[in-house]
Amino acid sequence: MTVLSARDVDVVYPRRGGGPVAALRNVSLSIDQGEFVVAVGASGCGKTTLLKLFAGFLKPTAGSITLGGEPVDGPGGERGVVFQDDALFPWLSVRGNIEFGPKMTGLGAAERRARCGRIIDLVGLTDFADHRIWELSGGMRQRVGMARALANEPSILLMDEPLGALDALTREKMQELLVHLWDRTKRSVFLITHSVEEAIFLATRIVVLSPRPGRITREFHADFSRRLLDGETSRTIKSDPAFIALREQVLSAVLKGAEA
Ligand SMILES: Nc1ncnc2c1ncn2[C@@H]1O[C@H](COP(=O)(O)OP(=O)(O)OP(=O)(O)O)[C@@H](O)[C@H]1O
Repeated sequence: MTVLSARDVDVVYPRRGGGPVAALRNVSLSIDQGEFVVAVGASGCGKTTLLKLFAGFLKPTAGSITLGGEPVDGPGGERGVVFQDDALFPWLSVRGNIEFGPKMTGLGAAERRARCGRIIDLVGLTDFADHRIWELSGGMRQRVGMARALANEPSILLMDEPLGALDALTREKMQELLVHLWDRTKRSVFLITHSVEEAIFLATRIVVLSPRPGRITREFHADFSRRLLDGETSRTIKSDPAFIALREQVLSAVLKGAEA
């Protein structure tokens, strides 16, 4: 079943003092229930633009975006959004940040507590639930961002470079957490990354965009995250010849697109 879909989408940004910028051209992408779709491509190829369309922050110049078959008319709680520099509320605790969304939608206090408690547990922040945001490391903050996005029980998570600012070790731990979150919550995911290795590790499907105007030039299927869930370590998976071969294929598709 398709959760979120872009059909024949064009985005042209008007630009003050210059010509219009064609950011996306004729992009069609459907994300099915339970899929983990990762978009890669050179800087400026329109990845964030596509995510903003899905989130409802932006309207396409042509084409359509649908959620569960209905036209997307703006942002909504069925789509949880996570950015690299998440704007958490520094004056609230971890729990306060995560409960904020459900509180705004009118969920009762007891149910809110219970739901958010489960999510806090899922992202491994139980011991930090009453900490303030400024007391947390970068990785922990991103965990709060993910928990906050999950708190409204969205059908899909939209993530723009969520791990981009983290050091290598924390990043790998967070990749593992993402795979487990995806498996445990059974949500669909659309994620943008600059790291081809990260894309292959996380994704069930990788889409490659070419730059300006962005078009989807290649798609690849992967299932390396299944091996993590089956108990293999990230290191073993990432050094497997099959993983390295796919990494080279995707990388060359990205580079080819960038030259086009
Ligand atoms: N609000 C805007 N007004 C004008 N041009 C814009 C606007 N937002 C994005 N663009 C341009 O549209 C193109 C696509 O931008 P977008 O941010 O979607 O790319 P991206 O692939 O996410 O880039 P990056 O990987 O560097 O984050 C770029 O050339 C960018 O400069």
